[in-house]
Amino acid sequence: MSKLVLIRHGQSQWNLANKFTGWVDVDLSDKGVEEAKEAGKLVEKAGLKFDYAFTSVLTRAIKTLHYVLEESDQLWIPETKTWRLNERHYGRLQGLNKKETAEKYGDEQVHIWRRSYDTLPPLLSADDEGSAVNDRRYADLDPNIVPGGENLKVTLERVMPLWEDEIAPKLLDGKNVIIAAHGNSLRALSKYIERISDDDIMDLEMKTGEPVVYDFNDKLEVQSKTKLDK
Ligand SMILES: O=C(O)[C@@H](CO)OP(=O)(O)O
Repeated sequence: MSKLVLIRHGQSQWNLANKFTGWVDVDLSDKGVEEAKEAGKLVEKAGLKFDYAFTSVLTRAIKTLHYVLEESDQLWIPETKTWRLNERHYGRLQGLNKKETAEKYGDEQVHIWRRSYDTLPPLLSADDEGSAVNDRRYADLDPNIVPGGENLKVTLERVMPLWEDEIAPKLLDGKNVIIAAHGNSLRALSKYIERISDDDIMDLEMKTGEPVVYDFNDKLEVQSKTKLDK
């Protein structure tokens, strides 16, 4: 009945540099731009037509959405940008190199920080440099809900109101939706949509720039899941 496409942004400058990114607003790399355009061509080839688009307030996801919509000639559709689709906030890990962090704290600790469902990273406080509290794009948010670090569980909790209030009603109304966001905000949403357990979600990875298409019936049950690739 309705279709939902999830797409993780194309490769970012910090994916390339192997750094924890989270809410830091880094741009796409040249390869990331190519991945996003390629995704748009796949969307065009598959004949996917969208009624609404959602993305985060981070450049890499916004640009990915726009490349996809431009390549598929639907840049005009209504879009919502919201912090609720931001990448999971990586706290004090943001900006650190993943390999160097593993050398310092051990592979197992870093794997837990990266993929455990409910372990928080070391937190940033509101007066730390780099806290999102001072970023103009979050000025309308209650400072108490601006995170200083999130696990996947908390990320899912802040994605859910958007799903319940804005996305699910559109899908139930037969509209097709595209969401361009981030590895972990999309893992959280996929966990909910596919009813994946807290343990199994550790193994789900989202590739950069790969559109994932869900078909729903009129009860919003998943009928199929397809990945678009070359
Ligand atoms: O650094 C990040 O913000 C994310 C996504 O690139 O990394 P990870 O895969 O470690 O969760």
